[in-house]
Amino acid sequence: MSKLQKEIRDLVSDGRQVDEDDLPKLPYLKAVIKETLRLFPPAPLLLPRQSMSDCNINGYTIPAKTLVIVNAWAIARDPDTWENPDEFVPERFLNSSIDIIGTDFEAIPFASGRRGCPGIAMGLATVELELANLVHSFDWELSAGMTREDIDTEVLPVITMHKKHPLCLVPMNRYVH
Ligand code: HEM
Repeated sequence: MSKLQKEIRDLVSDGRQVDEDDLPKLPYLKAVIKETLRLFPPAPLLLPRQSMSDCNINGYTIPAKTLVIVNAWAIARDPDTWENPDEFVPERFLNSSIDIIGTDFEAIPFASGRRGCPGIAMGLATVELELANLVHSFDWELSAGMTREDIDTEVLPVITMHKKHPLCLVPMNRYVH
């Protein structure tokens, strides 16, 4: 959090908010969001497909009209691809050629190909802008009596990913306390 806050506050002066023109100059912010979408793709199984004809992939025969489900969650945590795959390490995306926009199959939170998400640019810009401003304007504290060890990242196993237990944080006005 402090590293992200420093990047944003060093770039954006106190008197204004983060705007779209700032986003290309915030590589760590982008890395944090990529790492979050790697670990927690909002649609972990993407949308189901149906094979159009018989095919063979890695020795597995898949007949025509088979329902195919792509496990994007498992792909993005594959230990053959990612070092310490279950750890949150945004730095892995700095100076990396791997992106999450469907061009690299190591992590595909927006899926890939013709039916991949058409809202990637809007989705990423929205999340980047909102997160950047929340981190720029506030310091964030855990609610009373809570420690870092109490934070849990368990999710509910449904079509779209939701936290099982909400995370309750306290926004502190950075100029007051
Ligand atoms: C962080 C934000 C978002 C994520 C992670 C996301 C992820 C996805 C995923 C995984 C799919 C399924 C693609 C597939 O299985 O091939 C999808 C489909 C889709 N998304 Fe997004 N999405 C996001 C934001 C948006 C936004 C902002 C829009 C529109 C403004 C949008 C519009 C769509 C549409 C229309 C489809 C269906 C595409 C089709 O079936 O051809 N998404 N999205």
